Amino acid sequence: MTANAAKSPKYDLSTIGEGQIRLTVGRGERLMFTRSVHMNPACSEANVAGLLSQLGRETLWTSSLPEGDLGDYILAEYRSVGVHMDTMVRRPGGRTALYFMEPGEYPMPANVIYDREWTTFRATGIDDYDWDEILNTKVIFLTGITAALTDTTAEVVRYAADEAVKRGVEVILDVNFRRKLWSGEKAREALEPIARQASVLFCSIADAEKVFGITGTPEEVTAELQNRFGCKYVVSTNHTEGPYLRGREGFYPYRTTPVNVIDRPGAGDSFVSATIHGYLSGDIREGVKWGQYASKVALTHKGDLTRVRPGELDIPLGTDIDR
Ligand SMILES: O=C(O)C(=O)C[C@H](O)[C@H](O)COP(=O)(O)O
Repeated sequence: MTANAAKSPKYDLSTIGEGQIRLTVGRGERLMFTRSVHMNPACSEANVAGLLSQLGRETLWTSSLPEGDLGDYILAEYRSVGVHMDTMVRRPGGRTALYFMEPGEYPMPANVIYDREWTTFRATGIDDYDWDEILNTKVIFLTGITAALTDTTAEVVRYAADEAVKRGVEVILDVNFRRKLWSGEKAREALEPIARQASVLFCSIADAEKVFGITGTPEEVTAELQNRFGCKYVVSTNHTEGPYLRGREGFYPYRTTPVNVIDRPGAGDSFVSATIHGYLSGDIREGVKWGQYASKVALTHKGDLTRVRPGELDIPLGTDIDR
């Protein structure tokens, strides 16, 4: 190696987002009258890092959490699957974000109630984070959830994307629109500039309409997203149909089959995570298949983080997972 050979980045993927605790009522129970809840750690971005780490990638998750048991509870979950946390901010005060969930069963819809005001994460801004370490990565993964929380967290996401581009780090954006956190209009304002910087954009067909006002067939919607933002790839889902991949080389629809849902949260993140694994391996078309498989695995066990044994998702390239 020559003295000035370029050093490869420390992480494959780095991400930033609010660690939370999910409190889920039992099947058939209403939150208003329940006497017990099931607790598990949660965070969209950490879920993505957590599965990637189980797939053998080096990942870094940054958040800001209060000192004490609740923050430790969240960190222990993601640390247990090998996510690096060297840039984690801990503060003596502030709240831990919570979300309550009634899982719902047809015809009752699932219901999520966020309790994430006044949290430590919301009070943390650009200057509190170690950007040299955070951006020592091949890709930075950002989501609309973090941008939705406050103007300050939106600034953090914007800064992460701008700095990444300046330093030659790829940006991957998951729109992940949460109507309980912000409006489509605000989401569009905050996310459009980041989508323009993204090499891979994850945006469901529903979110394309709610956030960017784009409608049509999946082929048309993904084409419009790609034309508008110039991303290398657009990856889209449409409830139980799809997924769809749009690259400069073409449009690829995938076929999917239903699974028995045990616990829904985290399935989207697993899809994104395993798709990114494919992208980082140089084959996003296979990655989408891995994503489909990972999200099925996610749906069939409890918890926001998808846990797999080593090798369980090691599907050889070219395998038809829907066989
Ligand atoms: O909603 C939020 O703010 C969270 O970060 C909590 C959850 O861990 C993810 O939302 C799960 O996301 P899906 O994989 O799309 O089900």
